[in-house]
Amino acid sequence: MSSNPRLLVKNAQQVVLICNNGEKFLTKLGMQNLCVIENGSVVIGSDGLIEAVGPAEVLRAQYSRASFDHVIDATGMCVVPGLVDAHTHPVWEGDRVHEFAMKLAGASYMDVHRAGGGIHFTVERTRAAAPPELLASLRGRLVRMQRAGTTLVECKSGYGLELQTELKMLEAIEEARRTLPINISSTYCGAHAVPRGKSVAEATEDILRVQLPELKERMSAGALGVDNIDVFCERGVFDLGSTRAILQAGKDMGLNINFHGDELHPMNAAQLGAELGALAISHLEEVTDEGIAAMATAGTAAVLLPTTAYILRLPQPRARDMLEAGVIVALGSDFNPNAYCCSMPIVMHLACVNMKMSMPEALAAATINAAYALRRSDTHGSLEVNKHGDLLVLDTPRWEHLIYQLGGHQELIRYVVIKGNVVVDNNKTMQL
Ligand SMILES: N=CN[C@@H](CCC(=O)O)C(=O)O
Ligand SMILES: [Zn+2]
Repeated sequence: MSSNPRLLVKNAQQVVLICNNGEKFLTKLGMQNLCVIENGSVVIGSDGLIEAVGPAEVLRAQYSRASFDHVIDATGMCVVPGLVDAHTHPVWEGDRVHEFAMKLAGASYMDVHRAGGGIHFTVERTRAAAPPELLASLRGRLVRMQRAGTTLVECKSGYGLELQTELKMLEAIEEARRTLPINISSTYCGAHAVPRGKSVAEATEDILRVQLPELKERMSAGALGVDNIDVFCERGVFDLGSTRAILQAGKDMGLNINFHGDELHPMNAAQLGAELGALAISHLEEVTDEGIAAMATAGTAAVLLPTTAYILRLPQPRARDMLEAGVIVALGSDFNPNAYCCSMPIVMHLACVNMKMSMPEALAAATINAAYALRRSDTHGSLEVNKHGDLLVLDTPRWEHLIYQLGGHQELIRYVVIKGNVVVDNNKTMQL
């Protein structure tokens, strides 16, 4: 194997580092003032980690005698870190295009859920699916996310709601993690809905006494790597008491708490998460001022999901209030059969237009802060020496075009690089 640096990306018009002092997250003004090098280069070593990043002429002198396995001439282009998608549900069978029509005609998310559709519809089909079928659709979705610039993605289970199917989903995620270049953070979400025929108490009991112990055993045996625990804390789904019990049990097993809260009704989920030391809470369309203050104090990230409010016509999450209070704001696509979106550039665009975030805030939220929400910001989320060499080369002289050009990412993203390997190369297509 060659010990040459794996990749040189040279002479980029802009290299957006995001930050350069080992920050684990950014808040307030830090999100406005991203670290950008004009006319810069990046070197990724044979171990896939960033070896050097800086002004092009400095790196040219420093590496004047080196040879590289691969060189990308980024003259006139921009380099940004690989995007981080902090919230997805990508393992399932059974799309819900018919429900999209119902929602367009006025049905609410909970109307559909109560009528036996929504998550329950997908649960039935996912329970019936064979593992290879589940893995194939998962792989297709992850490849699509990667083409849209995502290099680290959180993937949830949660369409089984009983042990065997939850394990089948987590195994599919594990197999994808082993065989695809995209980085994955795996989340057990057995409390995504109360299964048909069970009460909340019975479902909670099953998770605590059956599902989590089996998960723990497989994790200790090294058969399964799970990073996070999730619960859909919502009126008519899991109440505050059952949410607390499940999250605490997951935390006791060493999982990060990262859950759905305050989405459709104010539940005081943000306060509960802050009290339990949650790493992140998603949605928060209905969070209260007290919840925002508690999250800011606890360092709990808010994972905002602009596609949900957009598709369900919900009130927008109060991003500006959270940003001003110093909450660590991150973004996710919420890819699921309700919100079929694989593109973080579109998510950033929606965050800017509908949630009033600035473009630098949106990029920080989709890189370093999303990595923080997955406890990966020591290795991902910015272009700093010794972090993973995950980056995008954009065919534009200013990085903001990635957000500005709604749906234009297919044309803008020339290369997607993960650990110094080019995993998407649109250069050839562009020249046709
Ligand atoms: N709100 C709960 N879970 C998902 C939706 C899942 C589904 O509808 O299948 C979400 O984050 O939007
Ligand atoms: Zn979700």
